[in-house]
Amino acid sequence: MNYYSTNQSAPVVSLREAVVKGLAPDKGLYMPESIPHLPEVFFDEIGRFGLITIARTVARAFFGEDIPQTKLDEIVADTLNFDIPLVKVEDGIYALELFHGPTFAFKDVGARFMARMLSYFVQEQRQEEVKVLVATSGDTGSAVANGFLGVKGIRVFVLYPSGKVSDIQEAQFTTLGKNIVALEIDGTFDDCQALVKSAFMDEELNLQMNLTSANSINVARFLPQSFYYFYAYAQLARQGISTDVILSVPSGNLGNLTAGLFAKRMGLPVKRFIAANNRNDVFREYLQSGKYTPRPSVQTIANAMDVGSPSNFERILNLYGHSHEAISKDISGYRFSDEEIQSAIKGVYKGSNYLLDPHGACAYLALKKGRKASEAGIFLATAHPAKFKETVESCIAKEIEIPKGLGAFMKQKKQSYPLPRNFAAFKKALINLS
Ligand SMILES: N[C@@H](CCOP(=O)(O)O)C(=O)O
Repeated sequence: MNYYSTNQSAPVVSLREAVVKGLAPDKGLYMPESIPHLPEVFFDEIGRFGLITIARTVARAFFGEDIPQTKLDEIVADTLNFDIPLVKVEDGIYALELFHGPTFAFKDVGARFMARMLSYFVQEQRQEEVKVLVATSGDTGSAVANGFLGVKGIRVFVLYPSGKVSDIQEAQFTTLGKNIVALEIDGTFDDCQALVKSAFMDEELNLQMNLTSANSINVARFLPQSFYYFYAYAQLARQGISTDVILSVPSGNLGNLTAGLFAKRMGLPVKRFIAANNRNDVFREYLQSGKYTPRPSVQTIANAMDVGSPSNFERILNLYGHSHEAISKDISGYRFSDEEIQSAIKGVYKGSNYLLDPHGACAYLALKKGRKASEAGIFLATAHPAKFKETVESCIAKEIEIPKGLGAFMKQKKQSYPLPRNFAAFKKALINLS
């Protein structure tokens, strides 16, 4: 399978090159030249399959021509050493719990898969050290840092907006040491993402080092996120639920939603998607008006979605041939304030004894608003509520338990390098810390 750039002004590349480069030289995002359609029989039987079987089927369809099957199967099984259960919250409403991995957020799936795939390519080519740059508004940083921790031939630089991620999220990527370096930027997530993108375009840096991205910019990060959409559907099928299925996705950089749209193109019988936005709602605005106006993000309690210029918007446009009509037929969008998110956490805990994190709460609200009574609605519970301990506790007026694996991060010493949101300073730091 070859990959082309969404900007259409860069050469088509192999999977290896798309993964190792991250971003295309014309600043576009790589897209697979075709989207494989899975056979009908796979969907007829899907209720019988487990997560690994489903993920292997999807992975083989995309990456099977480029990676030996035994290696690919091993990557999938190593990545998914945790479950992704579908839990009923209310009649017709289900949570897909994506937070049972090592860093307690959905990013574990893509980050662990990409770490293994990149390390395969680096070792296969006996390539020099690859520097992985990753901008985070909270969850990506921890998943990528933990996914790549100690991986030979790879050094990770995590850029995060100072003071705008939760204490636990910050501890997850600033305490690891080894091949993980945390850069604390005086700015927003969008500033961090812009610095990363500028690094890919800087000739001098690219002559000195091999740079790639571990954000959902990278095909090896975002495509594996489609695995769990199939698995969610499989779990409904297993329960004999055969009504129309709709999915509500907390939306920030739009990688997660794009992965779901890919799953639909591969044949997953999902009727439509809902994009849940917090106050950073440039995508919802686009869905409603056809006008896309990226702007600086504002801080909210669902901080991983604090994105003002979502990278994967380009992929969505590309997937639908730039037709606003086609996009808004498949996706509707809603926006919620911090107060609405807080009251959903409180209300669902009281009414259903189910604890939501702020991102899941936003997607739950969007589902409540957009679901028809005849539809089965799944919302993506993207992070463990304990990652937002103070926020969640203040909503339910009760202390919550921190899972052991999460608490462990808080005991280590933070080490980060504070930097202004300035490319020259970032470039200097990258060279000095390499
Ligand atoms: N929500 C993200 C922002 C980056 O998104 P990504 O999917 O492109 O890595 C975060 O938690 O950091």
